[in-house]
Amino acid sequence: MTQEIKTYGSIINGETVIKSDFDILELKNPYNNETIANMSLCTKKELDEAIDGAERAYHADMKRMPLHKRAEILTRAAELLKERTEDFAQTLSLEAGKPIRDARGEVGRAVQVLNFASDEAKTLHGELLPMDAAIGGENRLGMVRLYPIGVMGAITPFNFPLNLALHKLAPAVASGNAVVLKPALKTPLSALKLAQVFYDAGLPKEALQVIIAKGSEIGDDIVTDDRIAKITFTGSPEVGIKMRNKAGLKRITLELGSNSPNIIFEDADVDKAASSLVKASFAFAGQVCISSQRIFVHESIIDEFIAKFIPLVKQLKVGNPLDEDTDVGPLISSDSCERIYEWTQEAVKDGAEVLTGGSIIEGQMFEPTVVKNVNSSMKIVCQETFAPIVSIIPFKSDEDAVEKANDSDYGLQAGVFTKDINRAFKLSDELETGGVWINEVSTYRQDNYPYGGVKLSGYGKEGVKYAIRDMTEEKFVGINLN
Ligand SMILES: NC(=O)c1ccc[n+]([C@@H]2O[C@H](COP(=O)([O-])OP(=O)(O)OC[C@H]3O[C@@H](n4cnc5c(N)ncnc54)[C@H](O)[C@@H]3O)[C@@H](O)[C@H]2O)c1
Ligand SMILES: O=C[C@H](O)CS(=O)(=O)O
Repeated sequence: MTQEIKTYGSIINGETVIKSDFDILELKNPYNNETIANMSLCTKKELDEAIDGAERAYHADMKRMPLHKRAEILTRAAELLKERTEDFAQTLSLEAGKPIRDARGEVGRAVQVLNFASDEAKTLHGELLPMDAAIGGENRLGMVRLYPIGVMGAITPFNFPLNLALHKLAPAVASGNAVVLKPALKTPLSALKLAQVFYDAGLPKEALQVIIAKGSEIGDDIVTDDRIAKITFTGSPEVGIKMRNKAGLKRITLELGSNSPNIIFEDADVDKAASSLVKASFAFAGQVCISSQRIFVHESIIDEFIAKFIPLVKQLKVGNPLDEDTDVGPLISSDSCERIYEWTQEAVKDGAEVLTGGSIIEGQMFEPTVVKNVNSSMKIVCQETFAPIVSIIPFKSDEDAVEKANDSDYGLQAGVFTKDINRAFKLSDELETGGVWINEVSTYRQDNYPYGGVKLSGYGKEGVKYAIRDMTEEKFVGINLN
């Protein structure tokens, strides 16, 4: 029996909008290329209506919504999402090809983001600047007041379609803004379900609009629309840079790509580093912006590290993301799979040695791959691979490790393994990344700390409290007490 393929469309002012003249895009399961849904792509007219609706909701509902009410909506959304964990996990697994255990992990983190946002809503405040005579001032009182700024244009990538959408929605709601969300067309279903969670939790429907359309066709209209106060984008540097060039004076946060380094010193716990770096390098087939792509190992322990690392990589189970025991699933597209195969071949031609993997298994599945004898001009090292491949690179000294790790156009997050606290602090000073983890992998993230990159990895911070800073306007109000 063939299963009926459902058609989904944008949610404009709380209603799903599907029209007969809209283009239809088939959404494919990256594991077996079967069609899982039809996506009805809206046009600029519907985008216009969505922005109008969001602007109305901002003025009528959101900007003066009591903080306790915002917190209540966010807490309720967290509860509903938790209750719907399995449904969301299955959706993420089907649309993104994410191993089901990792998909459940993403839902769990998304619940936390909502709870962090609820806490922020409860405590959102500006500050008092005492200038009065009693403390020797010129008898004035200053206040810094925080105001929401309007409609957020949120554009999100395919790889964490739930959690990364929430990193924009949750702080926006906490701070009294409205949102027009444009999820990646490869993974739009979780965003549509997420909107339903918010509506069920009591968010006014016009305050969250979901646009199902091609970014390349509709993106500029979102970025340049005067009714949108801020663009919050997570995705590739290529798209992010174009947006920044078009955004003019509009606020913009860019969470972009990386080729994250992890550095293992000779005094590190090699077993711990090896086992945690397997997950860090191959989780979600390396399609994580802070995936471990370059592992730098002190030359005195590199053979020991490789001897411990490779057998663990070989144990990874590659297969159907919906199987409970799958560790590594498919890449998001056949283009990604072919690209990484070509980059690996190119590196081998230039002298790299493949220690394990290196081939396409079938379809969009690439073998977990470890390479050595690489140099910094090979694409598998200097570009973002976004694939299950990691390079192991020797270094001689602390300075050499820092120089090699910083020899990158990117700078998102780094991992350092050492027992020497002075060295750990020195490295955290000198690594050119937005975040440094000591005795933890670059891929670790907790959703409440300031997160964002330098160089081509982007501009601005997420992590609810820090995202709110750029979703609010600090206005100074002073009173003359004389
Ligand atoms: N720094 C972070 O927090 C972070 C997190 C996740 C992913 N990423 C990065 O995202 C990339 C992978 O995701 P992707 O392939 O979905 O990225 P992408 O840049 O191709 O797409 C991201 C979003 O931008 C939209 N888009 C495409 N062209 C556009 C245009 N011209 N104008 C406006 N929007 C447009 C897409 O439809 C999608 O919604 C990687 O580079 C990864 O490192 C970064
Ligand atoms: O892909 C990069 C994301 O930042 C991953 S996470 O959701 O923050 O872990």
